[in-house]
Amino acid sequence: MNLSKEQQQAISHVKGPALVLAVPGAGKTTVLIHRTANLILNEGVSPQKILSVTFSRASAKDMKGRFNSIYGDITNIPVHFSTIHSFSYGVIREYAYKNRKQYTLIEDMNKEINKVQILRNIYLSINKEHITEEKLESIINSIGYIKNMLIGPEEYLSQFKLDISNFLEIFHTYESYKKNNHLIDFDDMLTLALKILREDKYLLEKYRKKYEYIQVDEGQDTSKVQLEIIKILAHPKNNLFIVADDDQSIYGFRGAYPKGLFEFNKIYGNGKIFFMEENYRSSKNIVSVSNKFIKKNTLRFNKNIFTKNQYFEPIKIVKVKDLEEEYRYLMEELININDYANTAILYRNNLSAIGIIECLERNSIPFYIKDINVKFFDHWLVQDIVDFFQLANDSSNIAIFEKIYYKMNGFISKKQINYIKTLYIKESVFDSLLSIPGLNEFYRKNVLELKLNFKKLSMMNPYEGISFIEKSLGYGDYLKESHMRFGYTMDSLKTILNYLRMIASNTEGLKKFFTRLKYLEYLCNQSKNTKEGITLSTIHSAKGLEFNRVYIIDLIDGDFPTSSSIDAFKKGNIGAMEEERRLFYVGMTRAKKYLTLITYLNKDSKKTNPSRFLLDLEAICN
Ligand SMILES: Nc1ncnc2c1ncn2[C@@H]1O[C@H](COP(=O)(O)OP(=O)(O)OP(=O)(O)O)[C@@H](O)[C@H]1O
Repeated sequence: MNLSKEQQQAISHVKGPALVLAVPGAGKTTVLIHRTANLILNEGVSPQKILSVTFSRASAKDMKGRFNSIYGDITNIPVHFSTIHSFSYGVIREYAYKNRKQYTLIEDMNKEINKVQILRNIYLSINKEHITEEKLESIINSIGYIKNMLIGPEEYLSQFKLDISNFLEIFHTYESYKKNNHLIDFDDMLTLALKILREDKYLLEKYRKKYEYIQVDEGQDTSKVQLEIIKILAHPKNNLFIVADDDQSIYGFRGAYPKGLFEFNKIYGNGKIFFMEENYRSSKNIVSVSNKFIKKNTLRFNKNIFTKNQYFEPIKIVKVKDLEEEYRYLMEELININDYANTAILYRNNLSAIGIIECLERNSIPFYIKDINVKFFDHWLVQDIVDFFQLANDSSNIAIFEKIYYKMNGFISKKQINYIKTLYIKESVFDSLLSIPGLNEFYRKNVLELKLNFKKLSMMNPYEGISFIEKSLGYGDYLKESHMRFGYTMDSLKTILNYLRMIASNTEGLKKFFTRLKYLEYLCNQSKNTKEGITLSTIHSAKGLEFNRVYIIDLIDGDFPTSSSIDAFKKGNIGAMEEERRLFYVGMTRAKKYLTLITYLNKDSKKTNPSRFLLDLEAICN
């Protein structure tokens, strides 16, 4: 590889602060690897003196792998790339040992005391209801933001509209609980490490001596607390080397603070800024269109991405009738491709993986899922549908009936359930209900109708059955009434139902349907071991990766950009919309040669609007 003049200049930078501002595919990772080697091999710096901070454990591993593949044969340098969290944890452990304190990490979900469980309990005790997955995620992100931005919860609430009742109380209860029990989570690792470094002069000096050179990858997604840790550690020599692309900052919701980069000159007056604007990854078409696309953002360093790579296939924008056609289109494309390992299907929302997995498996196309936390198979809605079918199959199953009786037509009360539980009769729960003394005509009619409907359901195939549960058994009405309470939009619940229907449409009989669900769940969990498959990933998790061929799917306005960013934009708040555009840009710039962007025009028999980003791209391309 012939390194460019700009790359070489950055690589040869040794002492003092430097910021490398680069475009996607400019070789930021490449530069970090070569600079590390330059420091060690040419400048005589001991590898132990270099702290290289990466964004995630995966990128630390990737970076180490890339370093070894270039320099591993030449020398046995024990280079160390770590995340800022693992560095911070090291500081905390040392401090704890020195001061005979103990901090227990609560991020391990398999342990009895873990962050999620603690938050669930606190939410339940304060709000007297169980928390939904969405709300839980929202609380976790909000706490993360507060800690990463070094602000208080009150300030957070004054900046953001948060749909969580009693958030302040939840926040403070969580903090006290951790404090009283000497527990910390990932966010505390950072705030606590900063506090220790600020207060313990001995440890600070020790770490300053230990790491004379600090390198930071993905600087755009570094949060305020992380920047402070790095700042205090690097002082006063400030041998600090940050590589970043502010246009790829996509973790604002979690407290990423790209503005910190804009303050680089203010903090480090003698700092050097290197620009790397040449893209080595993508075809000329992809580079020039992406460049025009991102220029619509206003909160950015102005950079001009260019490439010497050849023109290749134009970017394809595909508009199909509906989701089914999107899958048909994709499968027809993929079936003719042989380099699966160099192909990726990217999406905005985790849930998009479900339909694709179903199709890929049916077509025997191997795949690898980057994000394994697809919250579908254990979603309560999926469980409800399974319960309805199980009750239809065995109408004497009172335990299941008790789980879902209030999610269907019939006005059955808890009191009635309690009564029939005392009967100990192994007969249909509906017959038991009918035997309640004094049951009036209205209830009798309702129960008889339910009994009949469950009988009908027991004779249906799963595909018909799902719609029957939704429409004739009243489950759809239940969802309409309760979705807000559970923190879901009706649209997202319908999406889950549609994926279930899609899986059901390919299976005959209930048993096969259940087996299919279990099998797909198993495949999702196993797919991380697939080496030669197509990569399925959210765009967030595809950061830093590259593929010959990229498909970005489900490009619907309201999904991507999200409806909340659209609402904020309408009210004049452009931040969230600009982050969505950056995310789209990250997705586009993963492609080397082929980039296909797909939208569909109908969803649940309603018209959809293609993502506004596609309209921008059409205007750019024409
Ligand atoms: N001077 C060069 N000549 C040829 N190829 C290069 C050069 N520099 C980097 N590359 C290649 O360009 C691609 C992108 O490099 P790299 O992944 O380091 O970029 P990046 O800036 O980290 O990208 P991104 O921020 O988009 O993830 C890689 O395939 C890399 O091997």
